[in-house]
Amino acid sequence: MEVISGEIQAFAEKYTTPEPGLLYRLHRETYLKVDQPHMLSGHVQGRFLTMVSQMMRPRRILEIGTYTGYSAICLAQGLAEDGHLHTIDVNEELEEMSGRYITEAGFRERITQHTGKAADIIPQLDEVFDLVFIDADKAGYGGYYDLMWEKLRPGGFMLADNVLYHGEVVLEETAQSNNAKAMISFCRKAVADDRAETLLLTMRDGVLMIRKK
Ligand SMILES: C[S@@+](CC[C@H](N)C(=O)[O-])C[C@H]1O[C@@H](n2cnc3c(N)ncnc32)[C@H](O)[C@@H]1O
Repeated sequence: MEVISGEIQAFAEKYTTPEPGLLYRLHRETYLKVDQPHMLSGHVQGRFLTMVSQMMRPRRILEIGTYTGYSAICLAQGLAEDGHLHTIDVNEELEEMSGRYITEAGFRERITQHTGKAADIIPQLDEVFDLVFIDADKAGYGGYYDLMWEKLRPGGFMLADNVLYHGEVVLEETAQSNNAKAMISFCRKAVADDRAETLLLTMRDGVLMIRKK
């Protein structure tokens, strides 16, 4: 089930700044060559990530789930002058392609790519983060929230992608996949946390914005 109708999506794209050429090519190459290309953030969500980053001007960003590098490049476009983005992915086969576009986008020195399981890599990151984008295995979101909480500065944000899980979150429980159930339990966890404020955006597949008070 599509959360947003095709017509509304086309309207949103029409009134959103066009996808930059490099990201358009990355988008195309992902659809031509890589498994599960629908995982890529895409035009509107990509511009949203850039705009959030430009509003915050973060010094440190963590992304969990690099895939082909699309969202990492979008987020890096708003980094502060001395800012740096860390991105993690378990799939080493994607490293060459994401790295090639990161270099072409001019972010080779400002984006560090980590290959491995996020749960193993996060504890090794000795940084205080302003912005975290969670976009990896759905069953892992709750654990990433806990692991990242102490590393997120007060007033910092976490954005979690796919929280509507293709609309499955509102189906009968028997019709929900395990990933949809994981998204529901993640949203419950965040909204029940009195250290946090949450906002669920019904953009694309749903993005939960979480602010650390
Ligand atoms: C939805 S895609 C990320 C899309 C990307 N953020 C974008 O918008 O273009 C999810 C990625 O998470 C990675 N992943 C899955 N489980 C992971 C784990 N335990 N640790 C790190 N990465 C993981 C997958 O290999 C996949 O590339």
